[in-house]
Amino acid sequence: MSAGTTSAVPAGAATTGAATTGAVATGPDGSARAVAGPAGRAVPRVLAVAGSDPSGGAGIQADLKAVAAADGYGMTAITALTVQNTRGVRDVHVPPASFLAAQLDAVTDDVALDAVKIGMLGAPEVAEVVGAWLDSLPRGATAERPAVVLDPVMVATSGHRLLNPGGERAVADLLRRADVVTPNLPELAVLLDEPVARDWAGALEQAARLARRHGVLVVAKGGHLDGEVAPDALVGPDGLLAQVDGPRVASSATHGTGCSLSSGLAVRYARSRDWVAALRETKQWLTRAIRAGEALEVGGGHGPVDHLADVRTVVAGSRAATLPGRLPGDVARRFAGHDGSPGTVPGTAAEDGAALVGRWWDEAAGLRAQIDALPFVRALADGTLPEHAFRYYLQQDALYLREYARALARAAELAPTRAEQAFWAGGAHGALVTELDLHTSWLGGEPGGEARGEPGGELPDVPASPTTRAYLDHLRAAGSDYATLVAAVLPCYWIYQDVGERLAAGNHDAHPYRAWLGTYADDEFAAATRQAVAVLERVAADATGEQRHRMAEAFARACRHEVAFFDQAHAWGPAPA
Ligand SMILES: Nc1ncnc2c1ncn2[C@@H]1O[C@H](COP(=O)(O)OP(=O)(O)O)[C@@H](O)[C@H]1O
Ligand SMILES: Cc1ncc(COP(=O)(O)OP(=O)(O)O)c(N)n1
Repeated sequence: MSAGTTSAVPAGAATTGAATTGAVATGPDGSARAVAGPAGRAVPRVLAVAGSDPSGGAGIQADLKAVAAADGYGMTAITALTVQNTRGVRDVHVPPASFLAAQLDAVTDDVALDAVKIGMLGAPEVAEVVGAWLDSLPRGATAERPAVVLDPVMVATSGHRLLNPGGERAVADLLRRADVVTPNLPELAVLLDEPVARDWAGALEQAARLARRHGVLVVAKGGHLDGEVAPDALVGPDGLLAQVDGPRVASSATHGTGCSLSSGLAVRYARSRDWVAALRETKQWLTRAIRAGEALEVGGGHGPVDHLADVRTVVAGSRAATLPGRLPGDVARRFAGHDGSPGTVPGTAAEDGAALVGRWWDEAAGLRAQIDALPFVRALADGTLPEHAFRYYLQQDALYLREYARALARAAELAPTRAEQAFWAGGAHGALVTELDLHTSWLGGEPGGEARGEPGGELPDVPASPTTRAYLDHLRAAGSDYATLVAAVLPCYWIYQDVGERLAAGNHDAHPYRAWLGTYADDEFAAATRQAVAVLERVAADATGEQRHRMAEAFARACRHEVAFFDQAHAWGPAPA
């Protein structure tokens, strides 16, 4: 087998993880293996070829969850059935390899694949079927060829074999057909027939040797080492391409981390066509998922990671806002009929509008207190917020503002009076120009110092997070009902102004975010917020009982989204390498 080579990897990529677009590793069959290339599908179609774990933490169950968490469409071809739980593997059953071949054919006959993740194979004959199937796929770096990520599963952390003796050779034979292989340290050693690496430097050397030998990109994983940092790295035949560090989380919820990493990587690569970016994003997501895993309370051994931790924050917010008990309570009681249907509202219009909106605000007091207590807000207040978390917040806020401006423009379109139309149109313009300029100029400069970037710059080239998207979905769902829309857009004004007031009050000359906190003390924004509240009161006063019910819900939900939005940067994990 001829050794692969890399070319065009820019200097510095190894340590920064940046700017690897265009880099290519060449496989032994001469096919190009792009480190980065043109972007792929928004929702990649990903097939996991792996074994089943009935306890749901590893295997195809983990793969499907990891694919869903990365916003892909997941499919499975099942290689083996295990009898296992979080404490260990009790038994393994490998169905006839011909049955796997039939599954692979059924999927491939019908569905175009953007990526394939291969996990537990169980037996040499199964690996051979997978090899033959991979050979039948289109070759070369064509749009039709799915990216192939191979996780060479051999032994579970519990020590139980997940590959029959003799299967190692067959798995090694798949390496040349994969784009990326993700062995843990014992698997890396088996594939090289060497002792297990005892430190990170040794792991990187072994990964480079494996990459050279098989002309494949290797993800070296530091999960089995000790220390405060759990590093991963993308390694090519010429050595390190990029290292992605993350904190080592002290947790028992690490069952299935290897399966989850490889599946998440496959989806993100299929979308971005950039292995370094895909590894960085997957690692950050996995760190959050490990952190959240123990709270699931699944099993008494090594529990699963919480693949859907990011989504859960948002879903919990939405669910809480729709539960009658968690709705602004008086609102729900006052305006709902005995059967729970919206009723009619007594009282004079003008007074009721202000009282109603005041009540909604009071009912959200708990959420506002939650925002004040968030690690992100506390760290921004006392100046200990890491710069990458602040940048992340700014990026997501910029993406949010662009769409928020559309919601305000829609409110302008629906406004019944010229005054309200002008107010919302002005708000849309302010969000799109003044606010976004502020963000793009800060993103171009040093968050701790002064804004230095170019105003009028483009939006950050990062995807909107699930949290940001969920908030924007909520604004879109308010649709064409003016009353609901006004209630949905209001918390962004009001809560931002409210939190900002306290942040600005704690500002001082030596504060590292002094200049940014200064922007919160803006009289004009405070005046705009008062005006927006007055519009909401006016609309609430004129609304029917049913509309008020919807408004209360839209307002409460938006408040929940505000909490999740402020929280997301802090939960976003380690600084990019
Ligand atoms: N305690 C931990 N904290 C943070 N990341 C971890 C931890 N344990 C494993 N990981 C990460 O999980 C992924 C899988 O790593 P590893 O445990 O080495 O593989 P496997 O699950 O295949 O044995 C890697 O990204 C690794 O860095
Ligand atoms: C069915 C199945 N496939 C793979 C594994 C191994 O999972 P992995 O993420 O590599 O690591 P551990 O869960 O063993 O730590 C499995 N257990 N079951």
